[in-house]
Amino acid sequence: MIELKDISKSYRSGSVSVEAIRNINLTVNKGEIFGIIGHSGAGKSTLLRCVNLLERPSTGSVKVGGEELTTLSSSQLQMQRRRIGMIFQHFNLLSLATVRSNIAFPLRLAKMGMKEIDRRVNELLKLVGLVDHADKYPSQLSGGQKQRVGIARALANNPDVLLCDEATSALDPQTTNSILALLVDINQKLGITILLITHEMHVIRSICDRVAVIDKGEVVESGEVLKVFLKPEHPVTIDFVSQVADSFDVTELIGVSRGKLVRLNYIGDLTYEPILYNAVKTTSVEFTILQGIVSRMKGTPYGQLVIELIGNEPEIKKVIAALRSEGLDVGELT
Ligand SMILES: Nc1ncnc2c1ncn2[C@@H]1O[C@H](COP(=O)(O)OP(=O)(O)OP(=O)(O)O)[C@@H](O)[C@H]1O
Repeated sequence: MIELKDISKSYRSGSVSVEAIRNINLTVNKGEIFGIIGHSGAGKSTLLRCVNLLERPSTGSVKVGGEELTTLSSSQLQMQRRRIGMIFQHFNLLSLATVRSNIAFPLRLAKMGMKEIDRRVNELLKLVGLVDHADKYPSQLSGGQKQRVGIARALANNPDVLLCDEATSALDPQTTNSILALLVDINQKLGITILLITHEMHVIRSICDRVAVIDKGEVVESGEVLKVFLKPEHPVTIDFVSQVADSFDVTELIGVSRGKLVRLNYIGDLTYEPILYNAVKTTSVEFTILQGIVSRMKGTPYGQLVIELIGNEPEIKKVIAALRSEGLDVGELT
């Protein structure tokens, strides 16, 4: 649905040129929720704004739904942009217009008839849960309600893609979760592809299918969220994963363990299988669980255990081989 090829963007600041993003290649599949995470100044907003050409990349190609956007005339681009909705951290609502008029705004721009606009706005109010607030002004709404207006407005023209620019960063944790749930609902009900940027791993973990980590204008790591979460490789990714409370720091354990420390990653149905028991039962190896989590991410079960294997070396090797042969990802920490 979105294909970015070799995108770079430089800004001129007086005589100095700042390269905000460099050689970015990114593909977002239809129906996917894709997250881009990075620290402040990493280039997230620039990258997101390149997708609908609010920023025009200095070099590279931007395809949305198979259509190359960088070569379109301004009127063609305007048409294509109707297929790409966008929501913002600070909502960007018209303060002098009611909720209803804010949502109707893009429909009026698209020259839809009054009756049809009314019908569509009512449908959108229902979708985002704002039926009772239709005639209020933005100043009379909470942050979460304002973002719901932003979402309804972004969906008005039935876009294929929704771009989310730090959409929950101005909201408290509970409201953040309700907006994230709404985004998942929209993704599932309407099949809209969502591309979001954030600096919070919680957002990625809660709703994204895949993630790209961006640092100093470059993608440094990308993949399925569960895999990146369980086995982050780049230091920036490790830093983000450690933001989430149940991530592990094993450095202290390494100093005090008596046996061999290993980290086991389970993904999918394996999580509920007695693999560890089966691997040790015919040996004299004992194990203790030092850290662990068994949970679900977007409906997929996963587990991560740090265990200590106590026994003789050949038998420990045998246990590790048995765990691997059952499909577990085994990291040898000592
Ligand atoms: N219009 C501009 N003119 C000059 N430099 C810019 C402009 N916009 C962004 N930059 C620079 O480009 C780099 C990337 O900025 P960008 O806003 O894309 O990062 P970000 O990851 O979205 O950061 P934040 O999370 O703080 O918004 C920064 O060094 C920023 O100073």
